[in-house]
Amino acid sequence: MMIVLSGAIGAGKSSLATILSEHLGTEAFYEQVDNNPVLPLFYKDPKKYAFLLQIYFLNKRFDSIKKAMVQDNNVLDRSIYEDSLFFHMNADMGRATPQEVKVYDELLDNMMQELPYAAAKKAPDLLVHLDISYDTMIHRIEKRGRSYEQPEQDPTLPEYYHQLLSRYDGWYDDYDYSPKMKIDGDKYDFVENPEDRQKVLDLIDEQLRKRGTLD
Ligand SMILES: Nc1ncnc2c1ncn2[C@@H]1O[C@H](COP(=O)(O)OP(=O)(O)O)[C@@H](O)[C@H]1O
Ligand SMILES: Nc1nc2c(ncn2[C@H]2C[C@H](O)[C@@H](COP(=O)(O)O)O2)c(=O)[nH]1
Repeated sequence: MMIVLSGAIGAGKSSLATILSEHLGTEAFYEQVDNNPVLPLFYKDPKKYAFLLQIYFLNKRFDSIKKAMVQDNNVLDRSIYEDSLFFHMNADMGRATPQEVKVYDELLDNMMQELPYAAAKKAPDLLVHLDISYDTMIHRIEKRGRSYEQPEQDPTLPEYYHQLLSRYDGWYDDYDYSPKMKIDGDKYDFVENPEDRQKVLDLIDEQLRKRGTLD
């Protein structure tokens, strides 16, 4: 089966997906971001585009899962379960109607039942969660530089990011679809520092060995 990464915006999921898949000799599957036509529209007018963006991500995520599941230890850079976290948070902020939430939840449930792995196992092999503080999140968002995510573009974004991070704490604690582990994304600079990178890979290898998915 596969390894799924989770974490807030800028946590380092895409970076770790590349590093981990190279280490394991497998393939990484990335979220549709730079070529996502709905994402900039969502940041400009969240109320209008929250539902459309969610359907866009769900469709692409489903496609990635189907492709990723053909080989053991392929790496997905975000879990399908987090999409729901994002959407419910946006709905609670008044950006989606209860009817849209109902349609989304039922569609997600229906699609998950169609996945062969969901039917057999209902889960990835391991969820690796990247835990970051608010300051790290903002620093990374600035470092990466996607214009529509920058706090100075929109004064409501800091509150959006705070809420997202606080929801992630509860989300990780409640997550029980598969074995899980948390990496301290503030502490380990696995992008620039080779020693930190090796430590993070060792931590993940240890978990994979425990689960019998790494020799
Ligand atoms: N652990 C880390 N240490 C230092 N920089 C990081 C780390 N993780 C990510 N970055 C940097 O932060 C930015 C966002 O990382 P990215 O992998 O795109 O995050 P995500 O996919 O979770 O949104 C990038 O510029 C990346 O180089
Ligand atoms: N409203 C939603 N936004 C989402 C969802 N999944 C991702 N995103 C946004 C958040 C970022 O701006 C961007 C990419 O996320 P990264 O964490 O990979 O940087 O897309 C979602 O389900 N709903």
